[in-house]
Amino acid sequence: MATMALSHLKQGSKTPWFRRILEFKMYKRKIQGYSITQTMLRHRWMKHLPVFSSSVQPISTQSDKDAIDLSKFPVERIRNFSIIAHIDHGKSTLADRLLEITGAIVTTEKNKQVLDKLQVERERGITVKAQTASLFYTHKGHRYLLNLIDTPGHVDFSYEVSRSISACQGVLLIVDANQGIQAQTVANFYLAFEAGLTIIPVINKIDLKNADPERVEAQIEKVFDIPREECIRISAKLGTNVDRVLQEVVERVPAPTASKDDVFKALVFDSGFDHYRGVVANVAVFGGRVRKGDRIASAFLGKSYEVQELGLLRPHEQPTDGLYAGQVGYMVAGMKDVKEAQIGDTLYHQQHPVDALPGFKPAKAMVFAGMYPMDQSEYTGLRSAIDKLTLNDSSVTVQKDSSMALGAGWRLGFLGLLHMEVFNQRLEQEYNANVVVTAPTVPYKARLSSARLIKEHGSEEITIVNPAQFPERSVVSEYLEPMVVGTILTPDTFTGQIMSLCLNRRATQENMLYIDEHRVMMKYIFPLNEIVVDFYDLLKSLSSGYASFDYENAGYQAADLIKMDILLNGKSVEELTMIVHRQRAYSMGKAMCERLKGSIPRQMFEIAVQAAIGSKVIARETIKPFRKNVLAKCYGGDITRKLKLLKRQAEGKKKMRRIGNIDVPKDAFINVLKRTDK
Ligand SMILES: Nc1nc2c(ncn2[C@@H]2O[C@H](COP(=O)(O)OP(=O)(O)OP(=O)(O)O)[C@@H](O)[C@H]2O)c(=O)[nH]1
Repeated sequence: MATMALSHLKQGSKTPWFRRILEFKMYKRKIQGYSITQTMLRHRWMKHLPVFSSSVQPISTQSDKDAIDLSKFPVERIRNFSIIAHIDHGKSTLADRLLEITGAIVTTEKNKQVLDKLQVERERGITVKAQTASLFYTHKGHRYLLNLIDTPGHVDFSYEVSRSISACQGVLLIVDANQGIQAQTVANFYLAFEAGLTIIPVINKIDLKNADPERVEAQIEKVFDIPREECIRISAKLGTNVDRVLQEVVERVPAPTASKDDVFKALVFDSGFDHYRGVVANVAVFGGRVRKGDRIASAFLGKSYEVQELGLLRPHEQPTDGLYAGQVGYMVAGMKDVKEAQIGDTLYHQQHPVDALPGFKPAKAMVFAGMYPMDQSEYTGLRSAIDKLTLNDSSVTVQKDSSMALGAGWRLGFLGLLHMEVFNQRLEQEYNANVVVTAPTVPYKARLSSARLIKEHGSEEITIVNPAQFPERSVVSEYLEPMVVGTILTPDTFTGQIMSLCLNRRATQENMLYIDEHRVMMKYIFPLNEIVVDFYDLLKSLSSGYASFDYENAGYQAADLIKMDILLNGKSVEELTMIVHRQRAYSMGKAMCERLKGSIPRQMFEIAVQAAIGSKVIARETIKPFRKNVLAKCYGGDITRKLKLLKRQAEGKKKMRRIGNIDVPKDAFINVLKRTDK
């Protein structure tokens, strides 16, 4: 590896020294698994530098040994499986161990969340993107090709799980030996069960002092009806029994039923955008074969392309000459526009059209928020960044929007608040974008009574994803709010507190079941609006982290809704306009004003913070004036020091949104929504 790197440094001996150092640094990043494109996008001036895309051999300890002819690899020896679990039960750690024992990566103590490649994943320690890795494993003298997909655990990213499952025949359902079954364990089990996949329960973290694998096995038997003998006990951290997991995958998960002799058809189950190669699609081949140079077409747009590059993900890209029935890999086919690579699309040989594969149910956005460039001159750049990121995260919906105060922008739909925060963070980290995000809202509905409006909208029922467009009571016969069925799993000592929290959030209890002596599973019907922002955090804090929560759609219900405005010195703050239930308006208005008072820095004049319904003010707080003189402590001295302090103050202001003459920190818009009630 070192020789390759040095020779690379020498190659560019005619280029200036600083470029060579940069090239070398980028080369190092590539071999460490970082995406060059992400770095380069942040430093646009680097775009003239050479790219090491497919020309660089992926660093894999066995890449040469594994350079096998995929065309001869029998379908019967392929296994496609996902790792699914509740948050933090150890999916990524198990994936690290599986990569190590199959030789895909070198075994070192530094291997932590190898498949979590995004900066946001490493910073937050959570998986947000499913990742694929192809492993070769020898069992009873035969070589198997195992395609593993590591999936996220948080409910906001469950769409990634359902898409991954479509490329698999089996799943490893990981359950923490101490925490036992949690809400996402139940949700993920049903996703796999409904898809008819083989489910192998794996009890992880048996090395923990408080591990109680027997209790967890009994829960699995009771809740999922899987005999306890089928569970495998492991410690992913220490590697205990991990080899057995691979043996069981080979023996229990069926091979894909695809045949190489059929016509070629492949499902695009994920895709990303590479600045230089365009769209890189992850495909599962359901029949036939595809080779470099073939002409293929997509069922969605009917456009045709030439296959330029394809290969396996080991987990870094390893180009091959072809992909064959049953295999999972990546493909580059010169798609330059992000709209050309739809997730769920079917690819086929241009001369042999096929019926489209079932694809995926589109994700249903639960939370909508406006996104606007900080400065309208950044509109085009932000549009392209959003396009590229939504290609990589197809569960985000985008529609154009504009506002008097914020200019032109978009209204984006997300699966939850964490999803929205992660998307925003990725925009900033991967695309250097500077955005203003408005208060999130759930998709409300209104039944119109005005004949003129019904004609204008073409239907009696409209969906409201922007509070600014909330129709007045006089033209509406009924407002409706989205509801969800929430599942809570908790030790029974916390049931009392949790019940009162649910009551406070307008929830109604459906049922309650003891899954073992001390743990309860409760089902509630909630208005989505009541759980979307901070319910999960509150549940965690009042149960000392022991309760877990998951939810799914449960249609709409009539509700008494009103629009609440927030005013700063009499000027309405569009980012904070929200739709609330009448019953909650006073308490929410009061809390919003108090929290805004805490998050807006004092300025040189008095600021009145008010909540209003129509023209009626329902709550008020006052922020006292204060003059922040950054030069106060800078007696005499050098003018450059004063300029530096003023520059730093100006830079701080860039992160503020100016409303009238008031500076509001960008993150205040979301933080003020987080309630602290118990
Ligand atoms: N003691 C112990 N800790 C483990 C074991 N497996 C994982 N962990 C720890 O559990 C934490 C979560 O592990 P991850 O592998 O990131 O969990 P995950 O399920 O991938 O998490 P998400 O992707 O965020 O859902 C980390 O701190 C791991 O070090 C184990 O076998 N024993």
